[in-house]
Amino acid sequence: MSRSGKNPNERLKTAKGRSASSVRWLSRQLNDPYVKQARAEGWRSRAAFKLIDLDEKFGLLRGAKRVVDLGIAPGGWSQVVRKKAPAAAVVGIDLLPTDPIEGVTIFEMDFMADEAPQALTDALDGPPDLVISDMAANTVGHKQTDHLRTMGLVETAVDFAIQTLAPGGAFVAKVFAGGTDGELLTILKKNFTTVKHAKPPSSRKDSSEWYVIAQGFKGRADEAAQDS
Ligand SMILES: C[S@@+](CC[C@H](N)C(=O)[O-])C[C@H]1O[C@@H](n2cnc3c(N)ncnc32)[C@H](O)[C@@H]1O
Repeated sequence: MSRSGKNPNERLKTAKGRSASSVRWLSRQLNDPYVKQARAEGWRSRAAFKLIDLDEKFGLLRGAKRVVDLGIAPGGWSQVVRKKAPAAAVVGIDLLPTDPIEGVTIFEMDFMADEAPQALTDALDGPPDLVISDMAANTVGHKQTDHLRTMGLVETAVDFAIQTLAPGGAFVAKVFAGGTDGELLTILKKNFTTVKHAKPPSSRKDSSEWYVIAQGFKGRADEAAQDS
């Protein structure tokens, strides 16, 4: 072991033929304890620990019956859902292929496609009580464009959650740069009893990602009108 506590064999010895950013990424992966732990415990992604952390703090998966996983690939979050809430029906969607997970219906589809919301809700036998989104737009390197594209995904995920969640349900989404934009936050606060932001310990310190956690869905206005 070196004085830094890292195994020197796991350091990259040569950068030949690799760009500086890919060397940095690979080096970070090889030295990341969460990557090692994910591999050892059979999670498909280190992201699994973020949902584990968020669940420990907010009790999201306790009693969950129907869960929608937006941006499911490679499947770490859905694995966590199935482990912590084995009775839950899960449906997920991603642009990328995801290897099958027992008990999970998976769509390889753009969540922004018109037919996506219907496909997701049709796969469940009732309204979801939890919608989780770890979606992130592929970055193009132009800061403003990247921010807008990711916010577009979050906004659509919020709309979907508000249209589909069962009363009392919860919504979790990855957001960037410290939190949710003003207008989106107003919508969330109007529709949920509590809205909080958290950065799980497993989220990389140098990443600007945060998560918004909205719990206690108040129900759709049209439903409330029907009930009265
Ligand atoms: C950080 S990864 C999700 C990791 C996942 N939570 C896990 O634990 O394995 C983000 C995913 O969002 C997906 N994504 C981005 N935009 C999307 C879109 N418009 N529709 C569906 N998936 C999308 C990406 O393809 C990527 O797989």
